[in-house]
Amino acid sequence: MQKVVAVLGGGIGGLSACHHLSKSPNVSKIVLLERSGRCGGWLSSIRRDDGAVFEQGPRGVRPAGAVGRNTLNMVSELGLESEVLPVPKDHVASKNRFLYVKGQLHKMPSGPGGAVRTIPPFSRPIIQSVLKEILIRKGTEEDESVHAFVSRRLGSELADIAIDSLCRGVFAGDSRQLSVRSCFPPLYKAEQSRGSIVLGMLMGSGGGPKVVPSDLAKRASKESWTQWSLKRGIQAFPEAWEDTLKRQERVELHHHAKVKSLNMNGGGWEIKLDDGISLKADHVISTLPASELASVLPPAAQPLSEQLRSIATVTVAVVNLEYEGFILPVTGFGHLVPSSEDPGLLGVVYDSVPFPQHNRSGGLTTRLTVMMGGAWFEQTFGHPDSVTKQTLLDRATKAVNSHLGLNCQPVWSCVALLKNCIPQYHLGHWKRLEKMRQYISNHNLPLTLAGASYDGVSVNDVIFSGRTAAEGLTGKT
Ligand SMILES: Cc1cc2nc3c(=O)[nH]c(=O)nc-3n(C[C@H](O)[C@H](O)[C@H](O)COP(=O)(O)OP(=O)(O)OC[C@H]3O[C@@H](n4cnc5c(N)ncnc54)[C@H](O)[C@@H]3O)c2cc1C
Ligand SMILES: C=Cc1c2[nH]c(c1C)Cc1[nH]c(c(CCC(=O)O)c1C)Cc1[nH]c(c(C)c1CCC(=O)O)Cc1[nH]c(c(C)c1C=C)C2
Repeated sequence: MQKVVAVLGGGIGGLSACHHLSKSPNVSKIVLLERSGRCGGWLSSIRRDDGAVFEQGPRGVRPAGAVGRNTLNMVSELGLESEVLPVPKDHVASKNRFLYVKGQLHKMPSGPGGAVRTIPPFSRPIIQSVLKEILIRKGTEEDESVHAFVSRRLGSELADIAIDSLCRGVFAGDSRQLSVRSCFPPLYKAEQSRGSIVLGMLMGSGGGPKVVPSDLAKRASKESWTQWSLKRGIQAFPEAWEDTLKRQERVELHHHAKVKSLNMNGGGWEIKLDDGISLKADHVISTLPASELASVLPPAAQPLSEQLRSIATVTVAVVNLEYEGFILPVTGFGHLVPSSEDPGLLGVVYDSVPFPQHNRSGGLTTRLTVMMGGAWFEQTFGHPDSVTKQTLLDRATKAVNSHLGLNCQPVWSCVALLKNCIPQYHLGHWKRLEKMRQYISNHNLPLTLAGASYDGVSVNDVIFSGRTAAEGLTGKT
């Protein structure tokens, strides 16, 4: 029997689910329900009339691995090849990343040369920790915080500085709370299968999905790209996706369609929207943030809602700044700030280094993005509803001047408060996922969970989760 499938949420997870459902002959209708006036979710680019582009959410996507290839295959399918802005491996933005420690910028060690020398802020060569790591016994816990795992295997200095910063630069989160098993599965699997991160990386830990590369994905691998964006900004990706889906006969795309409640109806769902309209579907793929899904599920699904609510999120303040001229004392991707240095200031991205094409046309400018808050938002700024944009702007411009040793003011700025934008996979996240999926299966709920709340927060992971959800329902196409 052909099914009517409702996809909740029009972020990239929802768009991906719709796309793969639309390829199946077993689906008669796909209804995408998006609360806001556009699709794309956190993918949001500001395009100024003078040609400048500023990213409020993701700015670069990694091409590596099966999930990276899958995204590039989609870029090809949507006809966006000529729009791609690649950053190759030998680009300065790929080679240089910095840490701001004890009031100074330090280039993160990279390559074999960087591993054998003592490079501040570290007190000994990284190779020493790496060689010792091979001899450390395998842990016995089912899960561990990222910080505890790295302290145990590589020492507390790397955990306190490098890993603490990495968790802030990916999850805007606290490495002491985040789960290694869920946030960095390759590290966890390497220890499980080979007894060591180093051996796991050298020998491989097995498995992983297979994705046949498109010509674009082959080019990315041949030219060793480390990340890519699009000429009109990353938002051009969901825009092209939405345009393509709109042309499909079986796809109905609804903006301003906030899902208010889900109730079981026969073997399927009755979905009520905020504006009073209701519709029926045989199956629901939810790409809503977990706590939002919890708030629309029926009271009978309370055990599931409880688990969904326990997946926390953090709020990030994103401040885009534009300066006249080239003002940076160093060039590279940007710098991260460990929580011991300044908990509320996560890092600064030097956007005009990887993507100078996004500078305004004519004239030399520097574009930076300051990211603040995350797991430290409330302790730094108080409640997100009571902080002013001016406070955030002042904090960001002050940090830029002090970290980069400058004394200048931006000629343009934009402050965005992204409330609850990044899910946090805290200790035991894998167990919560197992319980939720078991509940859905035991109760025969026609419901699939996809999107950033569950199996990876990166653009690539989320797109792949939408595909997996669709194919799990319809079979591979
Ligand atoms: C500041 C920032 C920087 C990032 N940088 C990177 C990066 O450099 N690289 C990278 O790979 N990833 C990055 N990410 C992560 C990535 O962008 C996100 O994880 C991803 O976009 C999430 O997609 P999603 O579809 O799961 O969710 P969302 O984008 O949250 O989409 C969910 C959609 O559901 C809608 N919705 C919510 N409630 C309802 C409702 N009741 N009814 C109907 N619709 C509803 C929302 O309006 C939204 O459009 C970044 C994220 C942020 C916030
Ligand atoms: C300072 C805060 C943040 C910066 N970017 C993000 C935050 C919260 C969000 C983010 N960044 C990346 C991802 C995707 C991860 C993936 O698996 O693809 C997300 C959700 C990419 C990324 N950024 C940095 C690293 C080390 C990574 C991981 C992948 C990679 O190695 O490229 C570092 C980094 N992020 C930010 C800065 C200032 C910075 C380092 C200099 C901003």
